[in-house]
Amino acid sequence: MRVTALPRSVAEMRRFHIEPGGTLNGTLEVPGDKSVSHRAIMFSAIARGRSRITGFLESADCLATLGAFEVMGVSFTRDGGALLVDGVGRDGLSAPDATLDLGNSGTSMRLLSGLMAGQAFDSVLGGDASLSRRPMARVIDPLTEMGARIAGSDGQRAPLHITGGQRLRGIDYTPPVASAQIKSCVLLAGLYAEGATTVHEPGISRDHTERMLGAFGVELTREGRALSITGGQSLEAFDVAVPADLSSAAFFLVGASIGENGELTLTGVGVNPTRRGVVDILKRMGADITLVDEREQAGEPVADITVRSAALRGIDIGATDVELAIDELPAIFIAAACAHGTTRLTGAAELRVKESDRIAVMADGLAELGIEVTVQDDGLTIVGRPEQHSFGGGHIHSHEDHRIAMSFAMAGLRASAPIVIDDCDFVDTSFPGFVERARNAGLAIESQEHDA
Ligand SMILES: O=C(O)C1=C[C@@H](OP(=O)(O)O)[C@@H](O)[C@H](O)C1
Ligand SMILES: C=C(OP(=O)(O)O)C(=O)O
Repeated sequence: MRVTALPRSVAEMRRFHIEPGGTLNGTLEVPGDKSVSHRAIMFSAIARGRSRITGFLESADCLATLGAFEVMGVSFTRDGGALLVDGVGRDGLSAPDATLDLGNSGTSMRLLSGLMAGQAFDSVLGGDASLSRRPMARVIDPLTEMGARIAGSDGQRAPLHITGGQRLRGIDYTPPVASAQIKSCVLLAGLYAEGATTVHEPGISRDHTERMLGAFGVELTREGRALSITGGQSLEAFDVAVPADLSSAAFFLVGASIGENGELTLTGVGVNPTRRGVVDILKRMGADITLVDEREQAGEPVADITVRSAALRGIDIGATDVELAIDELPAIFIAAACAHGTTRLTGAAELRVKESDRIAVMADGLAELGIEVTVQDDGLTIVGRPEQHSFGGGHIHSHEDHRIAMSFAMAGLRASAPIVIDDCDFVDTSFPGFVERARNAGLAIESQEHDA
């Protein structure tokens, strides 16, 4: 299988041009969940036997994970819309002959660092400029405590050089922040460690790793906020049906809420309680959102979601909301800018270390479109403009961050003039086909080539 190239050189980036107005209507299926797709590839690759993945997200981030395992000798085959993975077993990966290029993907790098720490061979994990700026001490520190040999540039950035063949020992670890990536990294290293490894979660983080490791036959125990895994366990093949990604659906939940006379149904969306904060936050703001036909799909809760236009109001968003909606906050800021009253966000310092500094970049973009916004270290305050044209037109820099680009695209629905968004190639890291789906639903969006 060909691994799709990562976003093109900055010399020929795409930009979005959005004409003002419009409304979102109809029925829409967003692509597969990114977090679940990464884990489906990783766990099926180290399981014994053939797994079948349906609904796999063919985005640059997930293809980077897939590409890393291809380089380590795992074979992937297409079967209609499904992906067949011939797992090589927990100790069956082969040594990569080059740096594993994880592109823009924090999830790939942090989860793989735990897995690679337990292998018999050396590996180097690298990525693009954004990934090379992101903090990696949060995985280097616990892995080192387990006996791994892992070195980052400046001690805390990618590329990560991992020396294989170390004896890992189980640890009791409390991460400095609530993070599914740190938790998953330590649990995956724990699979290769002597004895038990326990992660004490300082807050809520998405639990896809725990759910899916269980489905692949690994025994994990949870007591309150403590999760334990015993080393030496094997994974058995499992068929994963990946739900549609709530983080991608979030742009449409906001768009349909703020546009006039919108009514949109998003089908088969993952609504895992550890990450469905966007639904609850938007509802608290007055959004008209209904979950229909709630069901379970391969161990993950799924529902169809119907959303209709509604008058929104500003609210306070605190640390627990942030944990449950970390990736959806940029979209929520667009909703807040259209709301009656002020929205105050606190406890969101983690937003500053994502693909971009999402507090600073969103604040700059909102100000460019005429919104009054004040920035704090761990959050921001947005004064809503509930009138028909909440936003003026303007030029937005996405800072090569997919979620920034897609969030501001939705602002077009309530703008008085066109909005242009630069550097949108990175939308393909999580949501290939965004432009077509947004246009079919009613957003007047074009994707254009431009010289950076
Ligand atoms: O584990 C995952 O799949 C993810 C965890 C989150 O990061 P943190 O764990 O760093 O909060 C989230 O922001 C990211 O998009 C995906
Ligand atoms: C933060 C994100 O992803 P990652 O950490 O995997 O780069 C995201 O998708 O918003």
